Amino acid sequence: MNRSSTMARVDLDGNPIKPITICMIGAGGFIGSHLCEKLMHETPHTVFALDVYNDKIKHLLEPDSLPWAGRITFHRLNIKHDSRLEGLIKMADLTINLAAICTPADYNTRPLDTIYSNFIDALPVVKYCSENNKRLIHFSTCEVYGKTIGAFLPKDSLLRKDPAYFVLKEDESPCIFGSIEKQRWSYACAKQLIERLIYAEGAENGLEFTIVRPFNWIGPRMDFIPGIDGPSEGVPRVLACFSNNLLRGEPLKLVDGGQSQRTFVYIKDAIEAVLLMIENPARANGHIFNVGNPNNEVTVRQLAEIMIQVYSKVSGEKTPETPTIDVSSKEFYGEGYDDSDKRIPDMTIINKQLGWNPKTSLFDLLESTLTYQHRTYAEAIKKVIAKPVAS
Ligand SMILES: NC(=O)c1ccc[n+]([C@@H]2O[C@H](COP(=O)([O-])OP(=O)(O)OC[C@H]3O[C@@H](n4cnc5c(N)ncnc54)[C@H](O)[C@@H]3O)[C@@H](O)[C@H]2O)c1
Ligand SMILES: O=c1ccn([C@@H]2O[C@H](COP(=O)(O)OP(=O)(O)O[C@H]3OC[C@@H](O)[C@H](O)[C@H]3O)[C@@H](O)[C@H]2O)c(=O)[nH]1
Repeated sequence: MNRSSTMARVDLDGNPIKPITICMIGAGGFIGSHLCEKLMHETPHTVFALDVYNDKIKHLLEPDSLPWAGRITFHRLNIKHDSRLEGLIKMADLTINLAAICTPADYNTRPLDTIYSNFIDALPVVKYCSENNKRLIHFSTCEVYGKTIGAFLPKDSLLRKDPAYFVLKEDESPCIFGSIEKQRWSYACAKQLIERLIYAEGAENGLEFTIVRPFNWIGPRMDFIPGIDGPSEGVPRVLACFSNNLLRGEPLKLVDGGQSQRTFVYIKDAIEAVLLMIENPARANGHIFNVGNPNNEVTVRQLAEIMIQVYSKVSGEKTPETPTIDVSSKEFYGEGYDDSDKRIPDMTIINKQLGWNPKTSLFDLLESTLTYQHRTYAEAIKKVIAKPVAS
């Protein structure tokens, strides 16, 4: 049942929530698809869903008999060159910009596309929001923090264990990137500059904005499985890379030994945070929010080990004889790759403003995600593997 029609919904201050219209750019991607789903299932809001693709939201657009029909419309457009963009932003109350090139394999191999996508293409969106007094929620990234201060301490320094040297705080931590030859940082740098521009529009022209810094959100529909619903040679983010290896019975590739650390948050937990931002503008405007799960920290090697164990459980298949192999970053990503060493989000600001906390453990989120991956892709992979190679 559509809950929006039966329950009076109130914000965190007890005020009734009025239905609004949202212009969501990049709505056809991983985060966009989950956000659209949440908005259709649980709220009365209307969404203009803008993207070049709609495969991940097709189930929300068809058939016409869906309970939310009329509340979501898809607009196939590329924001690089489409005059409809300003009109759609003007017709909406709020714009959410998710559009970006955001896979690390692109940052050092397509740095120009990466910088254009994350900075230049986002500029008109900020400008139209500012000129038309429209609220903007912009998706940045945890990568704007770059490396931790602790990464520069001697390996045996006890200070490396002190959270002051690694916990990432929105209003205090510096942004530490590698040299210009390390083109990995083209993405983080472009995201940082667009954050600074939005912040300045707020300070000088009164733009109402919220900036979101996602810390490795993962779950169903993330990226693609190479050769199935994406290019065979494509390199998606780590969840999809490891899922692909598991589905094919191949060893998982650990870049530079898998020593980097990440915190992973379940997409459904993270979407709750975004909904709070949407519906509590007075608490969210003017803020930058880390959105992650500080309790779910692992090295990439540990992530691989847990995924191998969980996949075996959900698929009933034996673990491969060689479960992982080490590869150099140069071999895997090419020249100019570099990495964030550790990413633990400080949760003080989001807790204080929105009372949000992540709930799902890494094991649980991997269990539901890998169940989805197995159900969605296992048959297709079997067919591809069984196909005789043309001589
Ligand atoms: N998923 C994460 O953990 C994560 C982490 C940090 C930051 N982010 C940020 O969140 C946002 C969304 O990420 P995602 O994981 O959903 O990625 P995604 O690649 O699945 O989604 C991005 C969507 O934007 C669309 N898009 C890109 N350029 C466009 C253009 N010129 N015109 C129209 N549509 C365009 C793509 O087609 C895609 O559907 C990005 O800005 C990303 O940098 C995500
Ligand atoms: O097959 C693989 C893929 C990736 N990795 C490693 O796994 C780690 C995580 O890789 P991801 O592809 O998920 O990307 P990262 O966490 O480095 O960056 C991501 O973080 C935040 C967002 O802005 C972006 O979605 C993306 O830049 C990296 O250390 C990477 O080198 C492997 O060891 N093996």
